[in-house]
Amino acid sequence: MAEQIPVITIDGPSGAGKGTVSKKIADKLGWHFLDSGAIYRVLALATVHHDIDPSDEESVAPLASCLDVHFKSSADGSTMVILEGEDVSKEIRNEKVGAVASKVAALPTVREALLRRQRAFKESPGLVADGRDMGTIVFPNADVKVFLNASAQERAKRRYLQLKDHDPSVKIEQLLADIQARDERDSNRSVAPLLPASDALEIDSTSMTIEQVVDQVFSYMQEKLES
Ligand SMILES: Nc1ncnc2c1ncn2[C@@H]1O[C@H](COP(=O)(O)OP(=O)(O)O)[C@@H](O)[C@H]1O
Ligand SMILES: Nc1ccn([C@@H]2O[C@H](COP(=O)(O)OP(=O)(O)O)[C@@H](O)[C@H]2O)c(=O)n1
Repeated sequence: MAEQIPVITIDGPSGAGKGTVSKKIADKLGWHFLDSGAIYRVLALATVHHDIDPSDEESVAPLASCLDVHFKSSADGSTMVILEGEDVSKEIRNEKVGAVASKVAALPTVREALLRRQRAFKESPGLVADGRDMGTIVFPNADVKVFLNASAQERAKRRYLQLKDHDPSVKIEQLLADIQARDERDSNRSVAPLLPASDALEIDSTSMTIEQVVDQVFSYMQEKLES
């Protein structure tokens, strides 16, 4: 019989805390971690490098199919993202790349081309997957599904605190506008829109600390995996 590998999906909008919470849960369990947004961000960067219009589906889909991306664990526990041999871990995190990512992510054949690559992260002893459509499309049979949200103002504030030391020019008003534009595009696209799976636990983290969210997800997970 095929081995049952447990999967936890954590979906939600930008800045809700998905990446932080998913990584902590994966570390706590010793499971694999899929940052699916990083794949869309790397593809976005590749379109910039190759001077491809991010809305030109016929050009972006082949790039997605043969995207030369690798994830490498660093000694400090972080993950290095390598595109065509170059470390792009920092470059992919800026808001401009995020905006292009949400444009390429709206193209149906691009999403299709990236499905297998994402599903390949499901390996023993288990996977925590972070994104927009982990519980709805990529791992619809996941054992535990969470949809993590927070108000747009709170998410913009978190992003601001995260970015301001690296980039003193960031403005919270601009980040809020960028986040709202991305939410709008991600929620209204025709394929795999940002929305909670019908069987997901919804958590509003606006007034919660990271530890409170991790504790709530962890207890929910234990309850689900035991039942
Ligand atoms: N509950 C929370 N309270 C305060 N800050 C948070 C919370 N969750 C996440 N953060 C911080 O917000 C920023 C964005 O979190 P991140 O995990 O990257 O969000 P996402 O993956 O959903 O875009 C990070 O700096 C993170 O430390
Ligand atoms: N599973 C996923 C993950 C990301 N994405 C897209 O990729 C963009 C960047 O994702 P991300 O998870 O890195 O973004 P943040 O939540 O970190 O801001 C999103 O705005 C989505 O458009 C997606 O469509 N599906």
